[in-house]
Amino acid sequence: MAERSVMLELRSVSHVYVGRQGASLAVEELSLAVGRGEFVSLVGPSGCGKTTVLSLLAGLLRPASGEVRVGGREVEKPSAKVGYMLQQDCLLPWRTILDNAALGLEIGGAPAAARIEAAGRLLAEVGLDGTGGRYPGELSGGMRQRVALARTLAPDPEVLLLDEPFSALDMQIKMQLEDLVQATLRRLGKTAVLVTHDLAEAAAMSDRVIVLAPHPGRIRAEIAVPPELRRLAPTEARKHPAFQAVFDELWLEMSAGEAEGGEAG
Ligand SMILES: Nc1ncnc2c1ncn2[C@@H]1O[C@H](COP(=O)(O)OP(=O)(O)OP(=O)(O)O)[C@@H](O)[C@H]1O
Repeated sequence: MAERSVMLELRSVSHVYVGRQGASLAVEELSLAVGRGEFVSLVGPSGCGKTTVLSLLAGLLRPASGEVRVGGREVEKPSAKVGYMLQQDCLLPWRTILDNAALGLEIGGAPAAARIEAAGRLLAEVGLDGTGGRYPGELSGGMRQRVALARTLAPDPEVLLLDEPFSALDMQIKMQLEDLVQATLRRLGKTAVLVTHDLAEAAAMSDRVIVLAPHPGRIRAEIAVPPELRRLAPTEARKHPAFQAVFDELWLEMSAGEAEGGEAG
């Protein structure tokens, strides 16, 4: 991290949800910096505030106190600089794959020719050349998630927020997509924050893993993945002798956090 410029920053951020049951403190005094081009994962027991942190970074929520910065500027609302990818692909069934991939550009007002060029290029980038004329219902879950990746990348965001994008997929497809996403984001120099419940996925994909503890959400531990793993594709990293130690450290921190009381689920 030291040699990179800071791309994402939370400075003493707290967030309070106000509902029928009253106010609840979801994250408290959380500070975190993510370097440009860095891949950071957030793990932690259910309810520790992982999605809240992504929503704050995306400008979907404003903090009760503290500051959220992207590219050195305070986040006040969602922007095209930050792309968001979810577990559900959210493809529109009546639009072709090309038109789905171009959706963000269309909403952003890009001219038709530029939309088609960028969406086609990104479909090729994610290994879906030749599928642009098909419809989401004709594609497998893994292919649909590749389209979602192309759609997220098409407006050329500097940052990608990934909220469990692989968790609905079979193991083999999930591992193929982990490789594809990591390689694509590296090649394009994107900064990424991944939320996952899968500790092996976090260890295999990330430069750094942040373990959150619940009630209220706060940072419990920060684990740097050693360079010999970071150089590898996730499927290869999982086989490396250094992998188990990272996994074990994450497991220990997670278990200690859960013992402090996460929500069921
Ligand atoms: N809209 C909301 N209104 C009230 N409370 C909320 C709301 N969204 C989240 N919370 C509460 O804030 C805390 C953090 O929630 P968040 O969804 O960020 O956790 P998480 O770590 O992403 O959980 P999970 O792993 O289950 O997705 C939890 O206690 C949750 O119940």
